[in-house]
Amino acid sequence: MTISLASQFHSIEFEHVSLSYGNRAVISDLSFSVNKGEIVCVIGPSGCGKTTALRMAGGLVRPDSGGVKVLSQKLDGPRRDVAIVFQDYGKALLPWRTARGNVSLALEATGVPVRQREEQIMSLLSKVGLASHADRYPTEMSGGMQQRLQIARCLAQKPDVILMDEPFGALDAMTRQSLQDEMLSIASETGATVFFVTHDIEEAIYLGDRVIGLLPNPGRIGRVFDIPLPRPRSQLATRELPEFLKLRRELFAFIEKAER
Ligand SMILES: Nc1ncnc2c1ncn2[C@@H]1O[C@H](COP(=O)(O)OP(=O)(O)OP(=O)(O)O)[C@@H](O)[C@H]1O
Repeated sequence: MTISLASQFHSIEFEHVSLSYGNRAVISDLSFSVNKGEIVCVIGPSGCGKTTALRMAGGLVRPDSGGVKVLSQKLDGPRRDVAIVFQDYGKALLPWRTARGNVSLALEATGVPVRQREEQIMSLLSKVGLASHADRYPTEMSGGMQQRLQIARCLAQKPDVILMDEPFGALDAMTRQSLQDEMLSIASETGATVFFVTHDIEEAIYLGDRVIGLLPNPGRIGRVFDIPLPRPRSQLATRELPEFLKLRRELFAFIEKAER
């Protein structure tokens, strides 16, 4: 297999990807790459193909033409080193398993021996602030806690790439901000590449190294925004920076135009 020099630095590569459902073009000639360890957010009007692009990166949807590579390999289905966090944590978690049991499932799937599981479960639950809730069932937890649990379960896969589809969209503003910060510290600790779909302009700027703005009908790249804001980011200080406010205006104008 030949691996180009450029692709050694990329975790995700879309090369001229197109997809139609019936005779409706949903994605057209989409090309971009996400560097290793980078956080790239995707934003765009409803129906522009954000979720479809994320599902393609997860090997859940195949393009009609063009190719998707993950970690320099052509994708032909889901991979263990690529984890997906969905918005709908209620459906993603198993209600008959406790927090411990839900995380354990991912370890069982990767063949971690029973003796090592407990230690890893507790370490993952601690990472997302749920150590004292290990024996609770998902229905006994708040939305924010359930989403933390889904993130812990995703981390159990030790993913190189984390795909997040509006993971905090259903949460209240305070919980959302605290999970954004947890996600940033996990990404910096693990070095994972993050591909993050959101409707929220400020969330995209706050989290991203770059923001890809998609245009609809069919889904294609409108503009890529570099986000040169310093890290670590802070909910108060970062959001008050003149550069943050400038980017917010630019992204707002982009979305407003894209929706017309
Ligand atoms: N399985 C499918 N069959 C037919 N059409 C589909 C299917 N999945 C998605 N679509 C259509 O493809 C387009 C893109 O959908 P997608 O969910 O990727 O958009 P999105 O940008 O994530 O939207 P939203 O912001 O509303 O979540 C939409 O018009 C949607 O109706």
